[in-house]
Amino acid sequence: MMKVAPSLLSCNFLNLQQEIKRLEEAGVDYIHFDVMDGNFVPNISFAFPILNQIRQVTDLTIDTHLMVQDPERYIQTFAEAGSDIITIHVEATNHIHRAVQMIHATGKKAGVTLNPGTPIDSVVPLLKDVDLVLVMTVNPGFGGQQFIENGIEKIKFLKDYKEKHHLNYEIEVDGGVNKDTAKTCIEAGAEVLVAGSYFFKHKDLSIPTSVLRGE
Ligand SMILES: O=C(CO)[C@H](O)[C@H](O)COP(=O)(O)O
Ligand SMILES: [Fe+2]
Repeated sequence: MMKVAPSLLSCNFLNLQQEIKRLEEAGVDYIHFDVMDGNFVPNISFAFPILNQIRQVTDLTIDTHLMVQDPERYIQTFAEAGSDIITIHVEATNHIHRAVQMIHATGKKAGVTLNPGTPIDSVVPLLKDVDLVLVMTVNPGFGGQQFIENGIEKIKFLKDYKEKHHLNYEIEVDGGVNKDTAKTCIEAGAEVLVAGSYFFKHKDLSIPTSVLRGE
């Protein structure tokens, strides 16, 4: 069953609690929480205090996407603030394997992700140690960008590798996901779809939830 992870980047920040309630009512699987530091990516979003307050009002899985340079500095704080999954970029640290170990030491699930310009080989040494692999299909930093096709081959590789080696990581896709690109991602083997601008443009959030699940 496909999982749907709406990105809060595109929600109405003035009514955050109401937005979380709408997500729960729509039956989504994860809340995708995009953290941007103005260094690893050219944009700044939101961080701990907001995450912590969201944690107080929902039991939904919080899927934290850290677009942060040297994420080791913040793993503990994001774990304590209430993340369930912490995903870090292979490009953002010299010690990605150690950073994955640090996430697991907090008791949280660990994800790794890679930019469209980064070869899939960069995550292969980590695949037996992670709970999730996030394939970026936009250059991170902004919502509302166009889907970059080279992610499809990466998804296919991850699916084949997972089957061949009997591994358990989830394959997630993020960036430019809409009704049409979702289909291609699902066919390639994606299991979790992140969607921001496409998702929140609907008044009734159960519609994009069903569409993205392929129902
Ligand atoms: O990580 C991200 C951007 O860096 C966001 O999760 C992503 O862009 C979602 O927005 P959209 O669906 O509008 O592309
Ligand atoms: Fe994201």
